[in-house]
Amino acid sequence: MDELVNSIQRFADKADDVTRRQLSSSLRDLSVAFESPNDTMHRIVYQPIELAITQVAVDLGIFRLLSRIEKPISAQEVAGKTGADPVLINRILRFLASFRIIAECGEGVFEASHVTKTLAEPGAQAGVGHHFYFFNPILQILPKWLKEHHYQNVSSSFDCPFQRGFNTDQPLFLWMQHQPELLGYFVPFMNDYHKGKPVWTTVARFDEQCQGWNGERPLFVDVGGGIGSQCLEFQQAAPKIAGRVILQDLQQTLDQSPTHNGIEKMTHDFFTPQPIEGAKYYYLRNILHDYPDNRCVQILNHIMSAMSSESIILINELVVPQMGAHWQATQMDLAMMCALGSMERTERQWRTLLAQAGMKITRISTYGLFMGDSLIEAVLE
Ligand SMILES: C[S@@+](CC[C@H](N)C(=O)[O-])C[C@H]1O[C@@H](n2cnc3c(N)ncnc32)[C@H](O)[C@@H]1O
Repeated sequence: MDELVNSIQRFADKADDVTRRQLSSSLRDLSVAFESPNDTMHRIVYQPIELAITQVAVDLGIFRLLSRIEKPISAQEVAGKTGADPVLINRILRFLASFRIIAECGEGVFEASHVTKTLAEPGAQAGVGHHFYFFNPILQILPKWLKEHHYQNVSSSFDCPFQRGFNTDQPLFLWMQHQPELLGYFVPFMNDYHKGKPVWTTVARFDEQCQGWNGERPLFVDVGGGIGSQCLEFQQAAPKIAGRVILQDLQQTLDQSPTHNGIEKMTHDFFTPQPIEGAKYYYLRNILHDYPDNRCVQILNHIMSAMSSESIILINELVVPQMGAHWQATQMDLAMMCALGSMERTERQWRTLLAQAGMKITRISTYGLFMGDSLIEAVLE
């Protein structure tokens, strides 16, 4: 068996990213196929413990500690550095090692693995906090909520499990603007979420579409752009095209954004008329997947009123295949449903939505093959 495992490892070492992901998916299928009933129960019912213990390890600084030191460290030493009970620390480290979150290299001795190093990064730690503190309360009430709603699809931003979980009647993003701790998890997590993933600018057609563009005019408006990573990505991909680059978001989010050269920050609520008229690009990444169709139409209509015949809307979102969707895409779809009453869309659903708004899709370029990350280009009908 060792030989078999080694040969898979050698194959994976030489494989490109797409092949490695396909291999990982096949190994996952195999692993489930080999499960005993008991294994199945353990995999599913004890799942919440993994996130909770990961949060504890973040709180104790265990991932950073293990990633910083060059050699293995004993549970006793970890206890000394964190101030926690050595017996408790040993149990936590043993758990993390058994889930391959850290590596066990001897009795009571541990070191960082590549997973540990990922979890030592601030964005990943924010992601752990976001899911533990924000998603857990919502998931707790999901089954009851769906039962009470007679298992109807969730499609309202104002009435989804999130509102019940946090005892509010506001939609998520407005509510979160006044939750500094949760916003402090969400913003860096969002910013980090796309790290290492394929990049949308590789399929964009800036040179072709911007020929003769007057540099005095707005070039790129990032609507609900967060802290500006996408404006930066645009600037890097199109350094020679002149024009204003504008980052729009709600004030509390912009407050978390550093100042960047050549990027104008503008407070703007995308449910109100778009103040920048006639820009070449209006870019939306992970905005429309936050809303059900009727609210997306409102967002799009506000942008459309500001567009000229030369303007293009760039929508950077998942296009979920009709069949065989990746588990990370389906996970995201249901997360969107619980928190926002929204969804990840298939190509058919995107076409229906944009037609409803009065827009024409001119191109869909899928650049992230496994989850279906795509750039949708649309213009006025
Ligand atoms: C899922 S995040 C996406 C951020 C950014 N587009 C990205 O891809 O990194 C959604 C963003 O929409 C912003 N947002 C939510 N409601 C908004 C509104 N009504 N007007 C403007 N921005 C809003 C949030 O502050 C957040 O930055």
